Amino acid sequence: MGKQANLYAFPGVDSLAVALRAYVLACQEAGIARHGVFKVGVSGGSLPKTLAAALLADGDDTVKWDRWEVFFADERAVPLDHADSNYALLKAELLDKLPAGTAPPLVHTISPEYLDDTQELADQYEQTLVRSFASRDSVKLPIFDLLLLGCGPDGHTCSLFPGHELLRETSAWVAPIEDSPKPPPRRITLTLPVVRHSVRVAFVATGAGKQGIMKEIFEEGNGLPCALVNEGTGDRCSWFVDNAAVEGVSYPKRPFSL
Ligand SMILES: O=C1O[C@H](COP(=O)(O)O)[C@@H](O)[C@H](O)[C@H]1O
Repeated sequence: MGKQANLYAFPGVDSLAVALRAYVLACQEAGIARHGVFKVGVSGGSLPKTLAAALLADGDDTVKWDRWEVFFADERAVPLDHADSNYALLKAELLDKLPAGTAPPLVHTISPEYLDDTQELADQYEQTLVRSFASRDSVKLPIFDLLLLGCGPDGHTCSLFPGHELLRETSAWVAPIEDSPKPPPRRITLTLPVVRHSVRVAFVATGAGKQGIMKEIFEEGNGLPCALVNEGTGDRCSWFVDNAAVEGVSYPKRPFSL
């Protein structure tokens, strides 16, 4: 059997955050060593809060914010200051809380002028990736240094939902969705090939509410989007979870190490 996703379980969010910080900073250093910047994609949902707990903590190690290029793994087709915006959430939870005087990261938001047309919104965001990751003629797929993803209680990740036709997308980097089962219905998302091509993928899932879906993802797979990411990334994929989320899940939990 090929290499499998790493499952790291912690007693609570505090210990999870310590490990997540070490992991993100290792990815940051690898990205900077490779190309001078750290290209990271982030989800919305519960992730930004945990990420803030990890990255805003004091530490001897350094978050080099001015070397970060932040992208969105998915985004809702709403204005940037809307309550449903993943950017607004990341801003409120993390970006607005960076210590005073911090040189900020470069954050690539969607272009709000295309909100009426999700295909155009997705195409424009894809062009943002093309500009950042070099010309699409020479790069088959963008290669993120790290994607930080959430896992919905139905096994969705980004805005890739179970059984949705978008899971069969093979050519677009960014795709529109008009019928997201979770509101709001209109969104854009990185596609599965892009997610699977990332150097590293880290999922964060906490709370007993995720237990059922964690069992299904790790024991059966069932074609769930999160399971498809696991299958396509092997040990480049790491899950940071709390014990409550994986109680009763039959899958080897590894002690965390870099
Ligand atoms: O709608 C979304 O949900 C997922 C999962 O959210 P969570 O609250 O269960 O962590 C999130 O990863 C995605 O970015 C968001 O648009």
